[in-house]
Amino acid sequence: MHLSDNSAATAPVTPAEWIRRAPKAVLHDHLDGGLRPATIVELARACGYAGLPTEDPAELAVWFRDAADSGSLERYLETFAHTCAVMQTREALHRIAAECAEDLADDGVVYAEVRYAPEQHLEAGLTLDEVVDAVNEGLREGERRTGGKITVRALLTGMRHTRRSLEIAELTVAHRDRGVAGFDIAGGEIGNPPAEHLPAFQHLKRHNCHITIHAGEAVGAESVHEAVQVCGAERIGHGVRITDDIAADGTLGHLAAYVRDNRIALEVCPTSNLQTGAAVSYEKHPIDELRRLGFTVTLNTDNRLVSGTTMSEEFQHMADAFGYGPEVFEEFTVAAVEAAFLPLPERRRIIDEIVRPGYAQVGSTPRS
Ligand SMILES: O=c1[nH]cnc2c1ncn2[C@H]1C[C@H](O)[C@@H](CO)O1
Ligand SMILES: [Zn+2]
Repeated sequence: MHLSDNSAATAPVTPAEWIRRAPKAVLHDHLDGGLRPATIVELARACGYAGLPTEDPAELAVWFRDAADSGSLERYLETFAHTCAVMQTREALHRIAAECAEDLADDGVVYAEVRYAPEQHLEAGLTLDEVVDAVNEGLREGERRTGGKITVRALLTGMRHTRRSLEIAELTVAHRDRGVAGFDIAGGEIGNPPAEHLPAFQHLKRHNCHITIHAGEAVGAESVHEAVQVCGAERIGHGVRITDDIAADGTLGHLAAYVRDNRIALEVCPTSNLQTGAAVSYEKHPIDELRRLGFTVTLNTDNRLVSGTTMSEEFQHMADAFGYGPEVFEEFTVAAVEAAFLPLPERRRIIDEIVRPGYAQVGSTPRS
């Protein structure tokens, strides 16, 4: 199947069964971008939120994907007002987190880092700690319901346009041994450079905490430079505009070389990139060039509801665009688990006991 430019979010994709069964790891998946549409409708009724564009779950799913398909990150982000509106109570957060773990596991995801901004869930009076506890308990419940098929950790996001990042960094440190694996910065990139949040990053570094930063999505390579060299990011959310520092013949500038040579993982989210204008089509997405140049590339959903995608669908899009087979997906999955914010023995266990044996099975069964 070939997709024309701009058909990104509308082309129907039915992932092959082997892709769905293959073990997958996702490092970049927003909790508030991945709710079940039916859950949003139910929660909106329960909490009296009247702002939904429709109360039909199927229509709502289409609405999100279309509304987010604007070519602008700012417009993409506006859709989150509807999800955050129904994520204001302990019960809602617990349910959404549990369903998130279940949905990912159902798609063959064996390891996930799920991120959200605690400061966006305080409208009904919860404290930051209560938000984090509710999500963590929901994630544990979801893991249990899947019979342990998935391991999930949370990342706490500070929003770049607000000034609460130090508080969120402190929250990350406080909950680090209770399901929170690291810290992220998200939101509108233009005009909100990560270095404005330096006290947060310094706090995290002082406490040896993990950091990833959305960068190189709406702003170019200079944003990746600041994230890595000034703020200390160990991974980059998106990062695709690192290509600004790569010549047409593949020669790497100093920043691109630094990112590649230090194996700083890029959390690449192709469908989201097409929606926000960070890439023009799956076929022209820089993921393939980055992979061939030796970058540490991981494949991610960003927002399953808002981008109308799943890990299997991202795999399928890449298989269609670049002819990738199980070997490449195994490579992406191993790269993701290696870059996970988990203790090394746990990463090794997931790779050796789950990912490698899973792909050995995919390789030995007929693919369709
Ligand atoms: O791709 C993204 N870039 C920047 N910010 C994003 C992206 N996807 C989601 N967000 C924002 C919107 C959410 O409300 C917030 C926390 O998950 O993170
Ligand atoms: Zn994101």
